[in-house]
Amino acid sequence: MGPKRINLNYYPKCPNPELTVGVGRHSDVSTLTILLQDNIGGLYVKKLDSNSWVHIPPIDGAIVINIRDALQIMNNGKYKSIEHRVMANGCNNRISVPIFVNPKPNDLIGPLPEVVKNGEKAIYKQVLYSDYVKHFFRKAHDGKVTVDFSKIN
Ligand SMILES: O=C(O)CCC(=O)C(=O)O
Ligand SMILES: [Fe+2]
Repeated sequence: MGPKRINLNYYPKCPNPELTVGVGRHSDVSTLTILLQDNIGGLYVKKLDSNSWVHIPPIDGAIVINIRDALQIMNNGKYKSIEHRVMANGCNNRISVPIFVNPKPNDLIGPLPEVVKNGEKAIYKQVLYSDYVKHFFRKAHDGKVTVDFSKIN
């Protein structure tokens, strides 16, 4: 396991939540994200291959663990990172604490040899993790397009 990064997210209540976003749709660059959220709610994940969003209700004492882009690339797309967003709330402030578990910046990430050893075609190339992260932060949140940076064309 490489470096961990912790964010402390504070979403102030917003009188017109329909006019704004909390966090735009994106997937995280990490391997796994471990998320603690308070009891307010507002986190949505996108169903794979559909345009519908599912609310992830806070459960007292529970954490949310999600597969992220680096893990999707390492397992050659078998387990997909999840696109998610946060909706602003009209009545309550919200706090969340994601812990991002990352590869090391100098690690090359790509399909693991164990995954492609039986002749499976690699759909991702090896990229330097720090380049992947730079690519993510160069642009606004845009769903899952970051992962295409690693795709073999
Ligand atoms: O606030 C949340 O529940 C998720 C925040 C998030 O997606 C992020 O910090 O990457
Ligand atoms: Fe996120």
